Amino acid sequence: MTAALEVSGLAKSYGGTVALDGVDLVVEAGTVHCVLGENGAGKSTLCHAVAGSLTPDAGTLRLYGQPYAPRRPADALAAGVAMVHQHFSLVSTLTVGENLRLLRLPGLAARIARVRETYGLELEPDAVVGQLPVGVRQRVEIVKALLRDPRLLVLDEPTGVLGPAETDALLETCRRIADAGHAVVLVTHKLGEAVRAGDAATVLRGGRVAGDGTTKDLSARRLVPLMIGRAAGDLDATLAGAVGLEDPEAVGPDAPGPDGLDDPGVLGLDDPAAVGLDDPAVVGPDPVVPGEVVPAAGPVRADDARTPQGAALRLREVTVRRADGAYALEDATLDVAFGEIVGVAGVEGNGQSELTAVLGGSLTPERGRVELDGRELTRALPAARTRAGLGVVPEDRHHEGCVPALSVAENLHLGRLREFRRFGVFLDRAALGRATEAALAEHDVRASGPFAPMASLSGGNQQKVVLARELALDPLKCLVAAQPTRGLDIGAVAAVHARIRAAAGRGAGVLVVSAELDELLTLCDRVVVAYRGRLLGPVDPRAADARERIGALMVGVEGERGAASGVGVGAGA
Ligand SMILES: Nc1ncnc2c1ncn2[C@@H]1O[C@H](COP(=O)(O)OP(=O)(O)OP(=O)(O)O)[C@@H](O)[C@H]1O
Repeated sequence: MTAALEVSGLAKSYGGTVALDGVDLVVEAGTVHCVLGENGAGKSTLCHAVAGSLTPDAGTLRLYGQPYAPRRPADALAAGVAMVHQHFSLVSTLTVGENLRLLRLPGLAARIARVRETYGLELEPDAVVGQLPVGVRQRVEIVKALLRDPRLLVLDEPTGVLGPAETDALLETCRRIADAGHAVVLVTHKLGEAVRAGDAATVLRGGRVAGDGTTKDLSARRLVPLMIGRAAGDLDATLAGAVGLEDPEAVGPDAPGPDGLDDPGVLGLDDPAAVGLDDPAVVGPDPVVPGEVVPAAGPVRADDARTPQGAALRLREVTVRRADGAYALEDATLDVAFGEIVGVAGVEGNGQSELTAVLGGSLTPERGRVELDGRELTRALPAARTRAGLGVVPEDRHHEGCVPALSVAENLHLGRLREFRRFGVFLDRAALGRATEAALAEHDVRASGPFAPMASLSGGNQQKVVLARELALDPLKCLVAAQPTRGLDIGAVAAVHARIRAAAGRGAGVLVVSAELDELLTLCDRVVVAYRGRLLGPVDPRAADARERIGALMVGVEGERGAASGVGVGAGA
């Protein structure tokens, strides 16, 4: 085999933070090579070094046998290396077509047609990027990279924002690139994906290689200890779903692995309490009751001692139209009771993005009403919603949920900094620093300090900061969380689920919008389905046929019946 990419002794530090510490990696031509590891392990840093967007402190790269030392992304592109970043790089006020024209590629129309034919990736050239759901934006980013016909494609966690069908399409795209003799580096938190789509995998831990090999030899069973510090057989349904392994028993032989793969302590996650894995609410899967009737109002799951009551959040006939006049949300009606966790499932682009934007206050509906604890907030500014007790984790947290140029402390206390002012004027930095350090420790956020710039955190750690901020609202009457565990490593997923349950346990209503059906089935008391701007259902996640029913609603099979009966209204209605 020819090596498409050879990485030797790659090192990179940021001040006192070691991001990469002597990484060796070989990506063979004709393969998909997965890079795995917990949040902050160095995966993005490795990708950026390969794609020329950062210069390593030490180490060498070779590309198809030739010395390769890109100093800027243009060098990488000229050498045939394209990267899809974790954070979007599209201009949101421009259309898809305008964004692609910015690339100034010769024969653009023919290239677009070739990518569409080869990979089946469709685009809407006239759609304004900022109005597209993140999954569609991600597709544009991928097309943008493919238009250059790269011989090495680097994908930094591309599937986090995609639904199952789009993920399958992307993995198929990776396969085709590899089959054409090129190579793909794929960063993912999903072991299922790595095993399904990857030929080889490298696990990073604290900037070093913790283990590597072909996925055939490694198998998910042996990768799991590297990721979570315990064996695949111990993986419960929640965690199996979180990493894309529905059946941990079916993922390969349980043979000893190379490079310390069988040492559960190798990832430092052998303390379940450290990542919230000791919480019985998280670890125990819910009993499935065959043939159970879906209740009109949502009872809590059997594993929680919660009593949902009243309406924390009330949506009535919320209607939003897109620029072309089509309904993005049509008469969306839903109640979330205090102490209840309601999920919104659906194929991306069926109104979920608009729903979160309406609740966050960045989009005003054409008609309809939003109430929090009986108080109307339909047109309230985001800050007023925060003061009223509505926490919102937006879909695109990098652009909407945080301010990368500000410090972690400021991001964590956005809108609440006045609590740290003395005499209403001077900022008490020491108190702010202490409060931030406590929150970072509680939420296991890896940052070099409380005043580190938000931009210096890894993607998953930024996500944890946004969640920590919204969960800390006092009072927190309702939490709206879009894709709350996107980009988080498996330990962090479990911890976030535990925190969401705890918030509901303290009486907050929770609305979770997620592309991960497993997440919704595990976490929620009721699941509604966004379909063409309507909220259909609800479905009881404990019912034996919950998955099938949600699937049917997602593709509109049961849609008209659900919409006509208005059963989008739930507890407290
Ligand atoms: N610009 C920067 N300044 C300072 N520290 C940085 C910078 N970029 C990354 N780091 C640090 O380097 C380490 C590795 O980060 P990196 O983004 O590569 O992790 P990752 O494995 O991609 O994580 P995630 O899964 O959360 O995306 C982290 O400790 C991060 O805080």
